[in-house]
Amino acid sequence: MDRIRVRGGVSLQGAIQISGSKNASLPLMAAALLTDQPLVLHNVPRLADIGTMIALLQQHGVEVEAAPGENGHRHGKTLTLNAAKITSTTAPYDIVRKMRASVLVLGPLVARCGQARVSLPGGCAIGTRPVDLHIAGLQALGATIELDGGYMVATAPHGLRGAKYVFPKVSVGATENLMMAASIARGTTILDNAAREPEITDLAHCLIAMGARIQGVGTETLRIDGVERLRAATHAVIPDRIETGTFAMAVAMTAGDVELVGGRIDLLESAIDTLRGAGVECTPTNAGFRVSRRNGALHGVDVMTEPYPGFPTDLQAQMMALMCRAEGAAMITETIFENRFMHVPELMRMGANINIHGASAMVRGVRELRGAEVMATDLRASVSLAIAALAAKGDTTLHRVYHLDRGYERLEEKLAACGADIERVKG
Ligand SMILES: CC(=O)N[C@H]1[C@@H](OP(=O)(O)OP(=O)(O)OC[C@H]2O[C@@H](n3ccc(=O)[nH]c3=O)[C@H](O)[C@@H]2O)O[C@H](CO)[C@@H](O)[C@@H]1O
Ligand SMILES: C=C(OP(=O)(O)O)C(=O)O
Repeated sequence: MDRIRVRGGVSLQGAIQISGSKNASLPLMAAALLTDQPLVLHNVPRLADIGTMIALLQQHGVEVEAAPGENGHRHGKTLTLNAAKITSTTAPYDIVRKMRASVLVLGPLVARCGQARVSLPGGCAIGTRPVDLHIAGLQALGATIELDGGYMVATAPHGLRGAKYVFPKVSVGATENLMMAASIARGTTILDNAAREPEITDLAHCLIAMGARIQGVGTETLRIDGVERLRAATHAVIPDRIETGTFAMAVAMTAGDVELVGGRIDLLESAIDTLRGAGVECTPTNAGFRVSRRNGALHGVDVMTEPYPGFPTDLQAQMMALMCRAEGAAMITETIFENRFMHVPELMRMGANINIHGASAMVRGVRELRGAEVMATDLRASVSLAIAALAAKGDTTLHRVYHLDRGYERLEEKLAACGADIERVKG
């Protein structure tokens, strides 16, 4: 297994190109199942999860062509997805267990084919991650869903019909599944207490380009008037706001000065406000925005993760790494997932001072972090350790970087281009 070695102490300088969003690309790719016409996606990031979704769609019979980036999205990849013929409505366990977002094929398959057999995804390091809201929402649209041998077996022989569904709790994936299914259901669907993440807005914009009729985009109440069929469309994936926030925190950690090209402050305002409160400057530029902390003090700031537009849970681990070197203390509270502090013991092995109290972690800044052998446990924990390593004294070796490769495109290359002493050690 590959490892990443980092020698800390370099202040990052220069520019980093932000890739397309993983969490927007995955539902957008699943949306191809809704139509027999081609869907062209620009600016798709080159990530392990994208490869997994391509494999999943191909075994459903979707033709997927990948071309170098074009139309100004030279760094991304252009995918052409064509679900003219769906040859299987089964999403097998051996693929689904690798990536929870596989569950996003459930709604489109039931809506398009009247049936689907999708493996339960199972949990992951950060939590049990149930899919009960996906199931309840599709049942509200008229699907019958039973559990059989670890699979969700869904049928809707007469197709789905519009309905009102109020989410008992905010769920990004369930909102995406239901919005896609409702787009070709008969009649009108109202989704209340829907998630409002920018990736959902991006999916809605793509569905509308495909001919879907969706109102209330960006709000917690979505109205979807189902249409007979969707048409071909071309869509450019939004920049990855979590990658953007991750690199902003890496730059702040090293008292650097870097332009995040393609980064959009408007997609992560809560995180940017938090960084500014900690003493990090974020200044819009023509190409994105510039992050700098020229030796100014880093202040401890409290963070509580919340559904959008609150502070993103996917940036919690990275912010914790940053706060390990702040002056003062920071109380970091994780309200979305029940086990998203796996990075804490590894950060403490690097000299961090962190105390966990239930869903909160009290971080007290220390004068120095020290390099160590550390192990990645999940996607965002892994990059949190990389951020800590950039400011640590001495060498850090990060193990199990396959977690990192799920959600970051060429991380070590992007950081090395800004001066970081970092390399991937093939294993
Ligand atoms: C591919 C993708 O876009 N992944 C993101 C998506 O994950 P995902 O869509 O899985 O996250 P959800 O918003 O659904 O989960 C939020 C909370 O709701 C719970 N829940 C979810 C579904 C359900 O049926 N029942 C239930 O109880 C989850 O366990 C979690 O505690 O949103 C998360 C929260 O912003 C992000 O951290 C993930 O990066
Ligand atoms: C939790 C994440 O992704 P996933 O939902 O695919 O596990 C993430 O992107 O931080």
